[in-house]
Amino acid sequence: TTIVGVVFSDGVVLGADTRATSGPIVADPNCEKIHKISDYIWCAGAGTAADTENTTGMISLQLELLSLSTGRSPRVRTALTLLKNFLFRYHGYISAALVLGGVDFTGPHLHMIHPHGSTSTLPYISMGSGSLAAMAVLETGYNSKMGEEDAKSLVHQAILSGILNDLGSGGNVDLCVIKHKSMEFFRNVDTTNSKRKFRKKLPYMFKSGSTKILEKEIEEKMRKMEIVNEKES
Ligand SMILES: C#CCCCC(=O)N[C@@H](Cc1ccccc1)C(=O)N[C@@H](CC(C)C)B(O)O
Repeated sequence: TTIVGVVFSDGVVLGADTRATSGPIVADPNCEKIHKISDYIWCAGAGTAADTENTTGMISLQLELLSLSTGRSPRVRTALTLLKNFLFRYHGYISAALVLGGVDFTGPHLHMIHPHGSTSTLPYISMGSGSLAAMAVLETGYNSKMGEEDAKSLVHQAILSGILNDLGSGGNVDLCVIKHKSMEFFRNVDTTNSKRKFRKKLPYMFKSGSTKILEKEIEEKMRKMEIVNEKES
């Protein structure tokens, strides 16, 4: 996984690739790694898919209950505290590495949460197996006075770097732009670079008989088994 977050003048941009792996196998070439915590708080996750999905889902519900009882819209830092305390309780056994971003009445916020429950608040963040490829792009291109378009394209480039250089990352680029009382989710914003150019529907038409059937061997074994059974009975 390659997931990133960037703070810009009016808000936060989150980005993610869409590859889920199971060892050397691509389990899902187009999964969603950016989860909704609340309308203007979103969270990208790396690590075990089940853990990131369920951890963010649970905190989202807790935050909704809190909003309903307080009558206030949720704060990013509340989500951060709920996530870190939950993960700390499980001492890293829940492998959810999260990039939490959002805008509340105090402004834009971006945090990272490690599976063990430690957190950092930063202007730009990358996590997952492609985080080094992505961080190289962020360190080169980030500046604190970026506008929305610059931030979007920086995040896009950082995710592309992970897709191209990290085998644990791939598929497409997903983006999420959060500003005051506004959120735009771009699913598969760019499939040209990541779509495999050589992938063609090859006509796998083999004429029957092209695969040798080892009936003889199976018959041989069956015959031997029958003899053994007859002897036993
Ligand atoms: C099979 C299947 C479905 C996905 C399994 C599954 O969680 N894959 C993990 C890697 C992993 C982790 C622990 C045990 C095995 C395999 C994975 O792809 N994580 C990506 C993010 C999630 C949200 C998709 B990324 O961090 O690389």
